[in-house]
Amino acid sequence: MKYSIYQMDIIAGKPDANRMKVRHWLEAEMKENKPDIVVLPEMWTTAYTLKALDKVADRDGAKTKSFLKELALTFNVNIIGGSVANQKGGKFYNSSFVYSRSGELVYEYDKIHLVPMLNEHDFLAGGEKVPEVFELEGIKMGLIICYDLRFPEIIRSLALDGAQVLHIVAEWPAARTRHWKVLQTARAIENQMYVVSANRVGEYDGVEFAGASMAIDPWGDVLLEAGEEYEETLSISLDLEKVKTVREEVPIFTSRVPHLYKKEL
Ligand SMILES: NC(=O)CCC(=O)C(=O)O
Repeated sequence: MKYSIYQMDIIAGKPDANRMKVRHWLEAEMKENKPDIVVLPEMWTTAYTLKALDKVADRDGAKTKSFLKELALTFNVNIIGGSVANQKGGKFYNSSFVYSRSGELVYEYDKIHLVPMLNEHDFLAGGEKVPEVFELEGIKMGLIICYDLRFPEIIRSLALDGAQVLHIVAEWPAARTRHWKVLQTARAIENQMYVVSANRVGEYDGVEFAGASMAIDPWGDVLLEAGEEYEETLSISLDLEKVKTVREEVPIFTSRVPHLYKKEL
């Protein structure tokens, strides 16, 4: 499973221009690296232009879904579609869509945890469904959106349901770069799974973003880490056997004593 991870600088409030950017990036990637799967960052069509959601958000994900489906089919590639601002039922959500290379929408998810530091509560509604495991190419995987990374419960639940790879799509600010790096590594180690993340770079409305998109293995070794300032593509193949060998070497999943843990954990 060969990945291309797009650490993108997003043009604020310009969905058409960002779709064009992603198309050009993918065309180039298909020539250079020929990935099986690509990963985009959070809110990649608009950035955090929350005050303009009426104008820039998708309606029921329609534009993003048709765009990602068309890309998946044209380039024969699986797509972890980052996330976009999405209006449904009179509310705005931060929604993610995953497409298989056959053009099937295999998973969709609304970000649960809204970020006080970015005023998401004033503009967005939180998703009501915990992330679930989905499959691409027979591999069980999960997806969370940015701030969700701070809530280990939902990631443990994905691991218990068999996820071998966790994708994180993000617009994580540079003010908390250390948290971004340490928490990703911790989630990889404690759940013995691969962590693959796409963060944005650049700035919007006075907030600098951290970059440092990553691929971390189930032992917690950082296989690849992007820089913190510029657009970049990370290209990597994951050896899924490693999940098995790490889980055999340090068998945390058989050592757990769930009846002693609080029910809500
Ligand atoms: N876009 C985000 O969810 C940012 C999360 C963040 O700033 C943090 O957890 O710190």
